[in-house]
Amino acid sequence: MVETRIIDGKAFAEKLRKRVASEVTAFHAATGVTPGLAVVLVGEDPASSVYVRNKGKQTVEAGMASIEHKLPASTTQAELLALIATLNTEKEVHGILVQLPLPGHIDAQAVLSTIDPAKDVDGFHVVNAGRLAVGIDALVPCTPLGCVMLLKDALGSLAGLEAVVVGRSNIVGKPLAQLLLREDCTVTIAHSRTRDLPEVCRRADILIGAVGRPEMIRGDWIKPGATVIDVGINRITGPNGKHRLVGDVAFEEAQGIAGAITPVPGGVGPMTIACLLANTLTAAKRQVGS
Ligand SMILES: Nc1nc2c(c(=O)[nH]1)N[C@@H](CN(C=O)c1ccc(C(=O)N[C@@H](CCC(=O)O)C(=O)O)cc1)CN2
Repeated sequence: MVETRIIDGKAFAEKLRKRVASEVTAFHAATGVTPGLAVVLVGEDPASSVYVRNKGKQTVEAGMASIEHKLPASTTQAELLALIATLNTEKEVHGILVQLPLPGHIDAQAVLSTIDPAKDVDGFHVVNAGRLAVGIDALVPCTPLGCVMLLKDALGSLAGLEAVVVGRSNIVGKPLAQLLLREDCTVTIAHSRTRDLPEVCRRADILIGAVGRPEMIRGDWIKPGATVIDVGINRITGPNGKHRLVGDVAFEEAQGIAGAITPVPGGVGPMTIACLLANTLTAAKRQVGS
């Protein structure tokens, strides 16, 4: 039985946001440029509306300009593409983000491919995915970037460690696997069709839950002492009828087995917006050439 350390993503994200804010001040003093982030929300999904509000608030707190475009759910794909084409040309906009998920009638891949890769602060454009895959400078998706920051803070060097990523999405699983490879981990991407998933997970020194299924990863899937990063944010209704957030990992069962674990909420989630701010500053610096 080990004592499981709780990785405090909320505190780490706060420190990162402060660091970005002081770099924004220095960048503005040197260039006269205020980094600008345009966030586009289509429709009124309640969770997305909260995330977009928090992105705007934290962007301004970091000394950057926040430009919000809130469009009705009836917006056509052509109208959305036209807005992105305009944002691509605007000098005061250094980062563009389209909040996901989009309404069903819009092809998300077509939308993401229209964003100028230099302004793609989500890192979802195929150019940035390709640059990450071949190991050259890229804008890297925020949630995976946050996961690796937390891991390096908890463990130091990740070289040689066995990492299992459960989930193969373009937004988290695949880019996170690329980032872990860049850190010299031995990486397995597992998914719903993986044979004997519990046994594959038990190999992991680093186990990532990024599958979007509440508490799917059980305590006895975890190798004693492993570091567990839980990317899942699932809203469930408890027996008392109240809603609560749980991750993809059965958190209570992991206690006493995992060496360290991120909680939900307060683990990976807050890192997503902090890394978005860091990416926006990086994009602005590259566009200004400093
Ligand atoms: N264009 C994008 N869309 C989406 C992304 C993304 O990175 N880019 N990620 C998610 C949503 N997301 C940011 O957009 C996000 C998710 C969660 C959190 C967060 O801080 N979570 C808190 C809990 C918040 C709650 O109560 O709901 C936590 O885990 O502590 C921030 C941002 C999908 N869409």
